Amino acid sequence: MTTALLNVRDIHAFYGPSQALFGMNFTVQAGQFVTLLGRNGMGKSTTVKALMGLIQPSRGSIHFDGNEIVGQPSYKVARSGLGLVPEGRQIFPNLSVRENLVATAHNRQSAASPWTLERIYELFPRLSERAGNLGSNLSGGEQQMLAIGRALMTNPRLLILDEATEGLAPLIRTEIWQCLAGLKALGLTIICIDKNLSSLLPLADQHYIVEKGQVVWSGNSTELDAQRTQLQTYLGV
Ligand SMILES: Nc1ncnc2c1ncn2[C@@H]1O[C@H](COP(=O)(O)OP(=O)(O)OP(=O)(O)O)[C@@H](O)[C@H]1O
Repeated sequence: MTTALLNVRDIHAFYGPSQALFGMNFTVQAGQFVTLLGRNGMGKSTTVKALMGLIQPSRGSIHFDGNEIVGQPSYKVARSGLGLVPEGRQIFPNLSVRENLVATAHNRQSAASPWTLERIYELFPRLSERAGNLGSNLSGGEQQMLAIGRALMTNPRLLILDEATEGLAPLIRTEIWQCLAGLKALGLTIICIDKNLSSLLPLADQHYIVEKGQVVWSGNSTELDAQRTQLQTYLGV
């Protein structure tokens, strides 16, 4: 049996006295497109923060490529190959598009075909047109393209998107989904959080539904589609 690229086991996490995760368990195989689904406030973003070392779980383990990453600072987690497109994008407002892309770029895993500015501009020609513009002058859609480009420039082996298309105009959403389909086709492993099931179903290999800080259902897209009505309460969409 092959080892999963990511193995999350029994993660518990708190914000002060308030518990947000109650034993999160899921795995991601290399090359898979995996979703975390569920209503607002159920623990998806907290799971992402735990993966990235932005909060420290009180219990449990997270193995990435066989190595324990719980307890590691977030910069080390990022260097080990996890790339985040955070909720709210969090691009650097006072840096230009180009500066945003190169600010955190690295290839510590020595990827054979590393991402370059040119490749990012090919993926999102709009970023090329805006290369000299400040982050703060971009539309929401352009900011999301930039956040994806910035994460790719760290040459991640696992790309995590928290709210991939939230609040974006329909045309831009389509562009983001096309981009993610292209990244999947390149073999990139992806965890995607989004509410747009109809866009996720054709892309995803595996879904995990999160309810009150734990996974309550998992399955592939055919299974999710077949049980959509029964799962409605959990999905909240
Ligand atoms: N910084 C924080 N301080 C205290 N509680 C928090 C904090 N962030 C999240 N929580 C709480 O932790 C729980 C899980 O929230 P989380 O943001 O992980 O959910 P989510 O599934 O990602 O939802 P959303 O789609 O709204 O981001 C919620 O009860 C939330 O109120």
